[in-house]
Amino acid sequence: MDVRLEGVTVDGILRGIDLHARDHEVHGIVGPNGSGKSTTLRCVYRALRPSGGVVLLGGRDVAAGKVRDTAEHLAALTQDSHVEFDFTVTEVVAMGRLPHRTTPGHDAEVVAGALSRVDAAHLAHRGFLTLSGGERQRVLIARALAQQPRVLVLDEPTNHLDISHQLAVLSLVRGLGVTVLAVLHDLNLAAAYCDRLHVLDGGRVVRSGTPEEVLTPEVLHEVFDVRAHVVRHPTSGVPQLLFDHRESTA
Ligand SMILES: Nc1ncnc2c1ncn2[C@@H]1O[C@H](COP(=O)(O)OP(=O)(O)OP(=O)(O)O)[C@@H](O)[C@H]1O
Repeated sequence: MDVRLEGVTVDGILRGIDLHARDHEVHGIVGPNGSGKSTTLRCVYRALRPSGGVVLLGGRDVAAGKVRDTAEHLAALTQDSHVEFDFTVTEVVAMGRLPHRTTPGHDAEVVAGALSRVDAAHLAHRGFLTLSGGERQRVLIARALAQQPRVLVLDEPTNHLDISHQLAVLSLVRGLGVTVLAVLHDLNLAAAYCDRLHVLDGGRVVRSGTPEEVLTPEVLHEVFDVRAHVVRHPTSGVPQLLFDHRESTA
């Protein structure tokens, strides 16, 4: 499903965000701390109503429909994805089925499938609050998958994950064939798994394009204030960054 942001403004935070992700594309949103990445996603999954501009899902203004209608198409893994009570892992993932009207048998199958896709089938009967940070993150990703969305919005999906699970989750997300908007801090992972990247700075999109177009030494210096070299990955050919380490001046 096509996702389009046109002039999305949030007073004091976002200053007219334009972004277009076509059906099946994986888009990364990168940028320094406080640049407006999470706020942009909040406008897409309707946790926040922009003061200006529109978010269009499949060409329709999300603000015009019911929240339940949006939830049928869009799943979000957010920084606010908390589970307060000690639900079991299966119960948490089953919450992803709420927007759908299907049979309990089918739902159980979808939930089990989502858990095994994130390597968490063995956790099904555990209490969510007893899990480690990375295990919790995988279960929350499973909850989003169980929603069977056409648009997946992910705020730092690799948070807490070890390198093996970071690669597995991003590869899984890429293989879903849905439209993905993901905030990623790791620029090398963003370059490896995204079709296009949008660099935010001060509440604006300052660059959009393929990883190769966007991740240049100039942009990294201007936006992130770091020095970097761009090399090609020897097997995949995707651009990867080598950073110059800063010397301590203390
Ligand atoms: N509800 C709010 N009230 C006031 N300021 C806010 C609110 N939400 C976000 N901000 C501010 O807006 C700016 C952008 O926040 P946002 O969370 O979108 O940044 P981000 O790019 O996701 O940052 P990070 O990389 O640190 O997660 C920050 O300066 C933040 O403090």
